[in-house]
This record gives sequence, structure tokens and C-alpha cells, in this order.
Amino acid sequence: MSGNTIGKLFAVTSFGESHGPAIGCIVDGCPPGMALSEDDLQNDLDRRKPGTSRHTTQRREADAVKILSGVFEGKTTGTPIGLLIENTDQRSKDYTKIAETFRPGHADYTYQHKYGFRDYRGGGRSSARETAMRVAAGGIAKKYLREIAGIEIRGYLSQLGSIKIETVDWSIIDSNPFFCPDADKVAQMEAYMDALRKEGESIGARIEVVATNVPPGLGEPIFDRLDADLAHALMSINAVKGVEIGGGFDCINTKGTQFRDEITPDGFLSNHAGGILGGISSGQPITASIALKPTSSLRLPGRSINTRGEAVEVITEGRHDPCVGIRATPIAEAMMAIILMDHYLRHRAQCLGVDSGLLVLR
Ligand SMILES: Cc1cc2nc3c(=O)[nH]c(=O)nc-3n(C[C@H](O)[C@H](O)[C@H](O)COP(=O)(O)O)c2cc1C
Ligand SMILES: C=C(O[C@@H]1CC(C(=O)O)=C[C@@H](OP(=O)(O)O)[C@H]1O)C(=O)O
Repeated sequence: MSGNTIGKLFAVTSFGESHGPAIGCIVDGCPPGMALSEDDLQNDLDRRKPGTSRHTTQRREADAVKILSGVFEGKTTGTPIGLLIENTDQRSKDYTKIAETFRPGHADYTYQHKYGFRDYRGGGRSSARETAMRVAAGGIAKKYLREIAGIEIRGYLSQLGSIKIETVDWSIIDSNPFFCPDADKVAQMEAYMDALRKEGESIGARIEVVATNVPPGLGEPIFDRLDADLAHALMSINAVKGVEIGGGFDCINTKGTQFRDEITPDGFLSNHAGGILGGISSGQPITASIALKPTSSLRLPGRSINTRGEAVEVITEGRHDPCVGIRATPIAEAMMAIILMDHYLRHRAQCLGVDSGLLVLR
């Protein structure tokens, strides 16, 4: 195994480089009989794609997905689904100057160590261009989970630099460039990003993802704990440096009487567990949060070395996101969807017919 696959029963593998002819993925294990067309996947791809506002990279890609296999007469056949997106707006000349230099904070240095050479055009395989395929694959999982189990997965940006949201209005998330759910913060974020871009700087962000109506029982008790698989999937997104499930790191300074989520016949009284106990979903909303680092490709000079080990000053040209977190919401939703889909199918396979004798509490 090359470590290029996520999920066991619902398994996704991707291919392609940022400046190659195309990127793609194979989604294996999708149940047969689900209606599926490109239109079902395009909306989330459009939410993620580059170049949709002045606050993202100015690379323009339509990210128009083609279904190559696994669908016949509009329905999934149960065989591997091949998805393809052509790259149309590569500008590789921006990278020739840094072909022999390692951008501090990007993957150039480690790729060189691991493989002995690298596709420097647009970061090659290390570019977050690849996340388009995660969103496409996640779109299949989202659709199945919604239609078969009524599970909804949504996310939003909760912090950009030091600007923290104070309210969550789900209705406005897709109508501003940040996936920000607090209408009062959008103008502040815009002004902040405009100033930051002029400076040539970048900044980090935080994204929350929530899955609702998840049945209890999804997950495994030991290694493939639902929270462990979720953390793996979210941490595998480029630039993610932190993942929290439920109360996350706040648990350090919280007393047990407050942190445990007390149970009444009418439901849980809180959800610090983030909907997962013992690696298994409790039926409460599954909540996770990720921290994304500031973009490392900067036009402001920085110190680095070249492939001969000599000290150099590096300036990165090209079209870069000043805050990569701004486009990460649909990616985080997709990764949660892939993991929940995998565990939904695995739970059904092993525990079909099990009756806990309990009511489902939320
Ligand atoms: C949506 C998204 C967009 C990104 N855009 C850029 C970018 O324009 N320029 C850049 O240098 N890094 C960008 N990144 C981050 C790099 O892909 C990432 O830092 C790199 O792969 C190294 O991996 P690491 O940061 O996880 O160690 C982006 C990440 C995401 C999730
Ligand atoms: C192209 C996308 O984002 C890219 C992510 C990225 C990086 O280093 O991660 C670098 C930039 O592109 P390039 O590889 O051409 O330099 C971004 O534009 C995309 O998300 O579709």
C-alpha cells in the first residue's frame, strides 16, 4: 500500500499533479442503485474551486467533473467510480525560479528527501489542487448519507486570524467568500484580507464541521475509532496543523462533572464528546474543528537553501491563496462525509439486525 487511499469499505484514491493535464480519483465501494450525475457533485466543487473572489488564488479553473465509470443509465453500478477534472490554467513558468530551491513551509524540501527529485511545477502532487478530488468523492458520500440515512454534513469558518465569529447563521454561509456564518464579521474579514494581501502576507484560519442525524453505532472500538479516523482524514488536508473533536483541547481545564455529557430520558444535556464515545457515534451531532496554517508561498523574501545546500533568499511568485482556510470548508465537509460513509457501510455490514433496545437520544 502506498498510503494513497482513505476508507476501507468506501475507499477513495486520487491521482494527478497541479500542473499536469488532469487530476482524478477512484471511489470504490459505493453501493449500487444510487442516482448520480455530474450535477450532484458540481455544486461543492464550485464552492471549493480557486479564483472565485479576490481573497483566494487567482488561478481560474472550472473544476468541471466528468464521471468516467461506475454509473450506468444514471445510477451507480457498484463498480469503481472514476472521476476526472482537467487542469486548464496552469502557469508553470512561475515555478522555474524555484525549481532548485525549497520554499520554507511548503513540501519541496521533504519531497526532495523522500523521492530524490520533485515535480516543482505548482507544487506537483503536494498542491492542494488535489483537494478538488476529495470534494468530488465526498459529494458521492454526502448524497448517499443524506438520501439513505438523513445525515447532513455542513461546515463553516469560525476564525480568520484573530477575527472570531460570535453567532452561527447557517443561511449566510454560502453567500460570502469566507463561508462565514456571522454576518457582522464579513466586512471585517474583507478589510483584513485586503490589507494582508497588499502587505504580501498570509494568515491561518479555523473551520468547524458538523454532522447531524448520525445514527448511534458507527465506528469501531479500538484502532479505527470513529474519532481517530476522522482526525486522520481531517489532518490529511494540506496545511492542517490541528484537529479537535467536540470540546477538544478545552477538556484540559474542564472538570469531569462539566465535561461528561449527562443523559436524561429526553436526551443528552451537552455534547463535549462531539458525538463520539469509545470510538462509536452516540447519535448526537458529530463536531470537529481544524486549524489551518498560513500559506507558505509568499512574495516576501525568506531564507532557505537550494538543492546544493547553499543559502539562498526565496521569493515565491505565482497565484497563491493568502489564507488557505478560506477555501477549506467544503474540503473538511468532504473528508467527514468520506469517513462517515465508510463507517456507515461497515456498521451495516457487521451489525445488520442488531437491536440495542434503546431509544435514540440526541
Ligand atoms: C484549499 C487550500 C489551498 C491552498 N493554497 C495554497 C497556495 O495557494 N499556496 C501555498 O503555498 N499553499 C497552499 N496551500 C497549502 C499547501 O498545499 C500545503 O502547505 C503544502 O501541501 C504542504 O503541506 P503541509 O502544510 O500540510 O505541511 C493550500 C491548502 C489548502 C487546503
Ligand atoms: C489550484 C488550486 O490551488 C492551488 C494550491 C496551491 C498549493 O500549493 O497548495 C498553490 C496554487 O496553485 P499552483 O499549484 O498552480 O501554484 C493554488 O492556486 C486549487 O485549489 O485548485
